[in-house]
Amino acid sequence: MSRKKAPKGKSCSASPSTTKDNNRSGKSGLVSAVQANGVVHPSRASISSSEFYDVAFKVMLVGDSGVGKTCLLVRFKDGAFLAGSFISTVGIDFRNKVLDIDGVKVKLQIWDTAGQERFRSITHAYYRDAHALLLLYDVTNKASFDNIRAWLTEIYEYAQQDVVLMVLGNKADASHDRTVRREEGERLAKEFGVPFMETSARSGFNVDLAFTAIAKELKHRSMKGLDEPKFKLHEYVNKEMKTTGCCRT
Ligand SMILES: Nc1nc2c(ncn2[C@@H]2O[C@H](COP(=O)(O)OP(=O)(O)OP(=O)(O)O)[C@@H](O)[C@H]2O)c(=O)[nH]1
Ligand SMILES: [Mg+2]
Repeated sequence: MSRKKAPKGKSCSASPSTTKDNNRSGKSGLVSAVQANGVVHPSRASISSSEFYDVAFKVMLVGDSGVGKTCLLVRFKDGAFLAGSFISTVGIDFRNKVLDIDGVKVKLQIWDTAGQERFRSITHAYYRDAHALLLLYDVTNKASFDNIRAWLTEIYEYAQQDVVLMVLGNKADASHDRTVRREEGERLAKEFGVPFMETSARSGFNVDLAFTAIAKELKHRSMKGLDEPKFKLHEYVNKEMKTTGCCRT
């Protein structure tokens, strides 16, 4: 397997200062072409990039505005939490992270979408190329949970049929403000046959696990037939998930 070099996300709507500087990266030419086998091959390698990868996938973060998509991405990518005022994402942007999954370098190109209704048509245009979707709601915001059904309908309409999907109940740290019980999230996810976990971008709770689980599933799919042991996303998530307490990292 030849190893490729990962181009870095040019701009980062995942940081407050560049959140509004969005579409630029989506049209910059750094975005790789998604090929039929689901693997992204870089069209151009960044000189400054030092991260090589074997396979790459496009992951999208979706869900209502304010559920914590940008914060989740920043937590995963930089290990930090953006406290302070809420800067709503405008349009869409991405950041890359390369994970080592059982000796294979898996690049996730993670697209952070704007949850606001007025950007929905932009988001729709990106669904088609997504290999995985993380659908978030906010456990302190019942409306964002109630909207999960509508998001799922949208996903089934616009995304690939075999897209890897996971529902995340974010802000699990905010126990005093919680309005959605974990069991409600579990029940809904079960109804749709989708893996589920609660996360906290603030504490880091389950954040790495969510992305690692997705990366494992995608890597497994891309290597099917290469004597890979079977991987089951549901089972992995259920085994690895930290269910006690809200804020363990
Ligand atoms: N307590 C707590 N607050 C969080 C968490 N994640 C995000 N927040 C807060 O929720 C607000 C919204 O977070 P964002 O990540 O910007 O939300 P978003 O989903 O990207 O919103 P849009 O860009 O408008 O779609 C911010 O004030 C964050 O500080 C979390 O895990 N716990
Ligand atoms: Mg955002």
